[in-house]
Amino acid sequence: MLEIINVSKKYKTETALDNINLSIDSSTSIAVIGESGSGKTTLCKLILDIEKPSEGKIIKNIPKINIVFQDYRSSVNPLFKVKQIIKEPFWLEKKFFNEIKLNKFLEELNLLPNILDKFPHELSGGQLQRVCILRAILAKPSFLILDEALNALDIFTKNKVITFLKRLKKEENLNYFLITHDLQVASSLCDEIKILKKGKIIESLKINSLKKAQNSYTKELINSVIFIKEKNEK
Ligand SMILES: Nc1ncnc2c1ncn2[C@@H]1O[C@H](COP(=O)(O)OP(=O)(O)OP(=O)(O)O)[C@@H](O)[C@H]1O
Repeated sequence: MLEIINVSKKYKTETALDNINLSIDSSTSIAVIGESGSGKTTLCKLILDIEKPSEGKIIKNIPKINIVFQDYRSSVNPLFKVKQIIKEPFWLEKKFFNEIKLNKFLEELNLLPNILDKFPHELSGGQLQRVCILRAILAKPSFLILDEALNALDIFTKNKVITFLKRLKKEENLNYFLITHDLQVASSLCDEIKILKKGKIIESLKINSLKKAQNSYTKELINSVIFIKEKNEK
């Protein structure tokens, strides 16, 4: 479904991605984890054709791909109310808008219907982030890129959103390409994780074998999540 073959990306003198190879089939969700500046957003931009690789190629066979950007404030029109933001893609494509589905999704995302009449500046960061997720999902993508798309959410809301996304994965075969610093979110939604460091994939792991990590950076990440989980379970 998605093949990234020997892909490198240079911005002038800086190498953001260095010989990346990735293959994702239509039934797999993957997470790319890495510290700030490791090249995660660049990888999303290449997948979406916003940027071109300096070397290598990307083969995509995905009917519909959508993205929720980490910079959610600048991805909405500030002059539109939330209901206009959500419905605009349907007007543009002259498609039927399913109000029943909208109300169900609002509830699952822990959003009150009265937000539909608000402007983006009247919403909290976490509310607007969920509006962006809602808008992306209503478009019925088969593959959704979430670039740090849960980072403005508190733990309770984050868990609700994860439950919602898991339901869509199971019931509507929606697969995710998750960009995150948060291994806990990655392990809840994805089948595999790739650890990116300084533009290179330094380790790939199946989600049920995280403890087999070899790389010291990966081990540190995993141990910190296991520690948080154990603390929460007490
Ligand atoms: N348009 C650009 N022009 C020049 N350099 C860029 C550009 N975009 C990204 N870079 C550089 O490429 C490297 C990777 O950036 P990228 O945004 O992909 O990292 P990231 O892993 O998404 O970081 P973060 O987690 O902080 O969002 C960084 O060193 C960054 O400075």
